[in-house]
Order: sequence, then C-alpha cells, then structure tokens
Amino acid sequence: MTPYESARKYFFDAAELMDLSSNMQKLLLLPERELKVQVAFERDNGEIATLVGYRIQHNSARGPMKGGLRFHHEVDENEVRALATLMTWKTAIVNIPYGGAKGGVAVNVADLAQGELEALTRRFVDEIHDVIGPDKDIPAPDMGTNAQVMAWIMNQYGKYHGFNPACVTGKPVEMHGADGREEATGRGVVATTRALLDRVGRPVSETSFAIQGFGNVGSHTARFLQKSGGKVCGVTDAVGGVWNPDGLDIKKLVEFAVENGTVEGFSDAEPISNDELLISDVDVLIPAAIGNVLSRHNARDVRAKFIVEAANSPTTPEADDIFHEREILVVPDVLANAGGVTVSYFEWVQNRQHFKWEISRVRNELDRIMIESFDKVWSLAERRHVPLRLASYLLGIGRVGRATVLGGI
Ligand SMILES: NC(=O)C1=CN([C@@H]2O[C@H](COP(=O)(O)OP(=O)(O)OC[C@H]3O[C@@H](n4cnc5c(N)ncnc54)[C@H](O)[C@@H]3O)[C@@H](O)[C@H]2O)C=CC1
Ligand SMILES: O=C(O)CCC(=O)C(=O)O
Repeated sequence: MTPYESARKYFFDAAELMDLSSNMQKLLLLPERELKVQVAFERDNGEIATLVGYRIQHNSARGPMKGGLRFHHEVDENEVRALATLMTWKTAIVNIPYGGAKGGVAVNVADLAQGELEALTRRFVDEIHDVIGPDKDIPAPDMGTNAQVMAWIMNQYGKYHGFNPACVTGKPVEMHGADGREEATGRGVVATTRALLDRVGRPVSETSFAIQGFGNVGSHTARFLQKSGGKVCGVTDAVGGVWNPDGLDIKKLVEFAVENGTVEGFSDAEPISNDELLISDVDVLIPAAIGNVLSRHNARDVRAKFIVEAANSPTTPEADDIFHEREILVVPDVLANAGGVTVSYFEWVQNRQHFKWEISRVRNELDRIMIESFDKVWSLAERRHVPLRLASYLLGIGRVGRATVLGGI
C-alpha cells in the first residue's frame, strides 16, 4: 500500500462509522491544492542540480493550513499528499485553529554542503511564496529540515512580502522562534506515553523503551523518557543502532551522536540493527524516523505491548490490524506526535502578538493540550469500542466536518 492509500484507508474506516455521506467524504479527502515545482540551483562544483519540490494543501476548513517541510530522498507526491492529509486530522485532534498541509523536496541532504542547502531552500521559497503565508499556509520543520532552514524560509519570504516571522514556525529562538519548539514533538510524545501508562497502571520507572530514529524527535523523546525515570534500552538511526538492557545513558548518547553523526559505535552498548530493534524485548516501541517500518512482515514478531507513533505513518494498515488482534495498544501519529505542531501554533501566536512566552508557559500549555487530547481520544475509544487510531480519526474528522458544515463551501 502506498502512503496515501494507507491514509485513505484510515479515513474511510472512520467515515463509515460516522455515516459520512459520499459527497462529504470526497469534500474532506480531496486536497484543496497540489503544487509541484522545479527546484534548480547551482552546486558548489558549478553544475546545476534540478530537483522536484511539493507543497500540498489538504484542507483549510478550520484555519490556515499548517505542516512541515521534508527534505528526504524518498519524498514524492504520494507521500506528501498522505502527510498533508494527516496534518488536517492532527490539528483538529489537538483543537488548534489550523488546517493541514505538507511540503517536501526529493533530495539527500547529506549530499549537500550548507551553502547548497541554503540555495535549494531559497529557490524552493521562490517557487511557493505566493501560496504560503501567515494566514494561508505556514511551513515548519520535518525530516531533513531544521531551525536554520526555517530562518532562510522566513528571510526569503520577506523579500517578496515584507518582514513577517509568522510565515513559518520552528525558527531559531534568536530569529523569532519559540523557546521549546525544538523539543516539543519529543516532549509531546512523552506526555502521551505517560498518559497511556497511567491509564494502564504501569509506572514509567518500571517500563523499558526502544526508539527508532535519533534526530529531533527521537533524541528529545529519549531525553524526556529518561528524565521521567524510563529505561531506554535501544536506539537506532539510518546508520545503525545501540542496545543496552540496563538502559542507555541518553545525555552521553546525544553528545556522541552530535559528534559522530550517528549513534553507532557508542560505548557501553551492543550493536543492534533497525530490524532487530523493532522486534526487541521492550515494553514500549517508539518509531521516530521514516514511514511504513511496521508492516505485515514484522508485526507478528513485535514484542512490545505498546507502540507510540512518534514518526508519521510508521504502521501500515495490515500491521495495525495485526496489532489490534494481538492486543498491542497503538497511540497513533496524529495524536502522539502532535506536540510539534502545537508549539508551532504557540510560536505563531507569539509572532503575531509580538510577545514572547516563557519556556515554562510553553511547556505547561503543551502538556495540558497533549493530556487533554489523549484523554478525549481514550474516552471516545472506550465509548465506541474502537482502537485509539480510529477514535482519533473520529474526533479529528468530526471537527473538520462540523467546521465545513458551519462555514459552508
Ligand atoms: N520535527 C518535528 O517537529 C516532527 C516530526 N515528525 C515526524 O517524526 C519523524 C522524525 O522526524 P525528525 O526527528 O524531525 O527528523 P530528523 O531528520 O531530525 O531525524 C530523522 C532520524 O531518523 C533516522 N532515519 C532516517 N532514515 C532512517 C531509516 N531508514 N531507518 C532508521 N532510521 C532512519 C535518521 O538517521 C535520524 O536519526 C518523521 O516521521 C517526521 O515526519 C512528526 C511531527 C513533528
Ligand atoms: O510544526 C508544524 O507545523 C508541523 C509539524 C509536522 O509536520 C507534523 O506534525 O508532522
């Protein structure tokens, strides 16, 4: 199944339960706009690189569209469309006043020098600046992009439309960014993980974790888990992985990864592959890297009792069914990783009000929204006797549907 087929499948499961008319289903599912652009820039060796970029705006019924920008070699139209759709449900589930969008460029960032990355980013903004903006569509970081890339976006957008930091979020704190945005997705993952463990009566201090991906989301998730008393036994990234059944020292692992560009080779640990990590003997598995890593090929071998989806679309629908049958609880991406977009919202609010929040306010509001959203989804799942993913979709699609009916077309 392609990423968009999976996204459609999850949507249709909920739409059927909601008795949504076929006209409404079509209205809610079809993206409002899909932009595919050429991104050409000069490389340091004088050659011209010609890449393909996308910005897909799925739905604006609840507000300006919002979603990250992914620089990764596997980016294509299908994947960006799927991720844009997820953003619409995600912003609705945490009830922030946005719709959903996503963007991407098919590129291997590791192949680019810093100046080339800047040239590519600016050229991409040249191609999409007319369709983005603080009241239209607000990009943010995703895989392969970071605060520096967001700073270039803000600067390049300003050349066309004047200074307006609210046109993009996830910026450096010295450049109108919000304190706490960088850690936000990981912090939100841990808030939902704790809420889940509370519900099932399991102390975090007696729980073991494995995390796939040690970039922005994976590393902050690991850090907050360890701070909460959890034992992070395994971590992998695109290069390799490390395993210690007694728990890895996350502070040292972060330092090692920053220095070496990977967790592989960290001392005080055994090597572990990505395939092994996904079926390792832990209580909670947290995929925090790419999509479709949990599929019918490995779902029956997964030993964790809980899966918290920090990554977008890590689980195929076939694997999701297997987890349901095996009574493995899955906290879905649209809920678990919504902390990033939530603090992006706080950044946008601060930019618009020209008023900076203290980090404590950002963290408190984030934790409150994540826990309230989790509780709402949990109660709905209990009431309707459905898994957490379906309950999340019922909540998100319901809110987008009501806004569509109230606002009209
Ligand atoms: N950055 C954010 O605020 C948000 C990110 N997400 C999702 O979280 C996931 C990770 O995003 P970031 O941490 O921002 O990206 P990142 O670029 O900072 O880090 C990605 C990590 O995944 C690893 N990775 C890449 N390919 C891999 C592979 N084939 N196997 C194993 N590991 C691999 C990389 O080595 C790196 O450690 C993505 O699915 C993204 O869509 C979701 C919500 C917000
Ligand atoms: O912070 C944002 O606006 C979007 C983050 C994102 O792309 C995601 O939640 O998948």
